[in-house]
Parts: sequence; structure tokens; C-alpha cells
Amino acid sequence: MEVAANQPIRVQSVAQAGLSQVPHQFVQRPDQRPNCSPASPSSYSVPVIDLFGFDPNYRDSVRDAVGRASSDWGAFHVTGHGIPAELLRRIKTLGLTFFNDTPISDKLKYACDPSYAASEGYGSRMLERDDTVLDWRDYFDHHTLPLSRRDPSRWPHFPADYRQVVAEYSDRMAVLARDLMGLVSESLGLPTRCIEDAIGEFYQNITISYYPPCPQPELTLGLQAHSDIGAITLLVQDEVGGLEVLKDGQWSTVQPLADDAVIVLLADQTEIITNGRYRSAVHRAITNASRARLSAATFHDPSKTTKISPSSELISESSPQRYREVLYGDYVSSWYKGPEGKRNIDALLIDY
Ligand SMILES: O=C(O)CCC(=O)C(=O)O
Ligand SMILES: [Fe+2]
Repeated sequence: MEVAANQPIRVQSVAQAGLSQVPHQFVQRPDQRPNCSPASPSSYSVPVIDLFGFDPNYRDSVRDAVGRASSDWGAFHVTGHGIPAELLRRIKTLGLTFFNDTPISDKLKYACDPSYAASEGYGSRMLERDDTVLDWRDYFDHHTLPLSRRDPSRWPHFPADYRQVVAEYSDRMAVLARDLMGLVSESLGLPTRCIEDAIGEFYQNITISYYPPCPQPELTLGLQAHSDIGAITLLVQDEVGGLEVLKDGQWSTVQPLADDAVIVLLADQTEIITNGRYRSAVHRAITNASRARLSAATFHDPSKTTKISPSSELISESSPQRYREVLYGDYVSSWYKGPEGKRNIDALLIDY
């Protein structure tokens, strides 16, 4: 397949061409393919935690459950978080409207600027190097917080409530992310605001990912294995499923739950701040031959000028500092250049 320089391949257009084989740029190396490692038994899956609306009467047991899930998985579902299921449904239907019901000529009006990493808008992974393997995914990235970054005129104009729903979703997710950081901090015996204060003002992005049906799911990945680089990610997926989390060297499917469930993924900055007591969740998305899949990920990151280091309260003679301090902006730029499939955070580990 010919690829125009500087123009991403729109995966949805490839899928619609009805090929029986995927173009070679999408073929994963054999050791990265979905079935190359044994799957976990289906009974072995990320915990589900009812937050009971942050009712203080349940706080002790909820905090314990969050602590266990954070150290065992770095990932868990939450319910009882107070965000209306209707809003969680709506963000997915808006995403489907953009990808399924908008002509490509209109979609391209929102195209990301390919010369700028993490630019806002409609995107697909670019061929950066000869050996880049492309994800079977298109996406729409929204810059939502701080408010100075939020410019809804860059988001789809259709349906009429698209922009208002994304703004409301952003605000509700920011509150939930902050409350969850409080629980995660407390679960390590830290002051409630410890992680939140270390992150400073949130930079929040919402990425809606669209994974078209794929003629060769056994050769491809919707999204290659990675951990998220910020502090905490809140994800909703549709009923199709395809998200997997790595635990003890095995990929475990994150089953779609009812509409009110939100998946929490601890990300690299939380691993640093907790001095490795909680690891960031390595995850990926697989594809399937029959149904398109949609997810919405809300990322919460520090500003690029924030220095991140392990909390002093978690450092002692018996538990020495494990990660070097890093300027978040430097972490982001090394990530964009970094080798595929490697944990960037390992570059910060201190050797003793
Ligand atoms: O689609 C998914 O389930 C995963 C999305 C994700 O991991 C990401 O956008 O970083
Ligand atoms: Fe991710």
C-alpha cells in the first residue's frame, strides 16, 4: 500500500476497502501478536470496586480495596462513582456519530497537525520510522483542561450537543480522578492530597478511539502494549471488548461491564510518586473481525514544567528512592522518541 508522506493512513478507510489481508504496515512482530502469550483464565480479571458514592461510612473498606487492586493490578473498575450512566453512554454515542456518520471530507476538517506530537483532533498513527508498526485505530483527541486549553470550536460541530457533552464529561471526570487519587494516596498511608499536590494543576485530554473490524485480528493490535504516561486514566469502553491488562506476564481481558462502570488505569507518574509501590498498568487493545469497537480514555497529567519524584514519606532506609526526579516535559519528549513496547519509566530507575 502506498502511503503519502506526512499523511496518516485512516484505518477506517482501509477497513472499508474490504481487503482480506491487512497492509503490511499493520502486521505486528510475531512476539507482539495477540495470541503469542498464554491467555489468563477468564476468572482472573481486574477487580470491580463499588465506591458507594464516597460515603464516609464505607471509606475504610473502599480504601483497602483500592490499595489491593492498585498493588495487584494497577487497574480496576469502579462503580458507585456518582457519574450518571447516561453521560457515560452519551460520550460513546457521540464518538460513534463522528466515526460512523460523518463523511471523510468533514472528518478531515478536524485532522491533527501531523508535524506536532499530541496535537488535538482526528488522528491515526503515523509511520515515523521504517519499522513503525501501525495501530488498527483512528482517534479523536480533545484538549479539555486546564480551561485555557479548552477550545470547543476545534471539536465536532455535530450532533448539536457534542461540545457541551464533552465539556461536562471532562469536568465530571476531573472530579472523579481527584477523588480517586485521594483514595490511592490514603491507601498508602499518605495524606489524601499527596498525589494530587505532586501532580499540580491537571492537564486533561480525552481521546475517543475507534477500532474498525479487522480482517486479520491475529496479526494486528488496535493499540500496542503501553502504560499511560500521566498520573491516572479513566476509561469507558463499549460492549464489544478488546482491552487487555498485563498481569504477572499474562494478558487478561478487561470484560465490558454495565454502562456505569469506569476503568481506572494507574499511569507512570503515580508509579514514580508512590516509589513503585503501585506500578502503572501495561495494557493494549486487540482487534476483532466482526465488530467495530469504541472507547473513551480521559488522561490526567501534570503540566510539562512539573517535577515529579517519589514522595519523601515513602522513602526510608529499608525502602530507598527507586526513581530519579524527572521534569514531566522531559518524560513526555523521551516517550515520543522512545522504543516501541518498552517501559519508559524504567529509564528512571536508580541502580544501587
Ligand atoms: O481502547 C482502549 O481500551 C485503550 C485505550 C488506551 O489505552 C489509550 O488510549 O491509551
Ligand atoms: Fe492507554
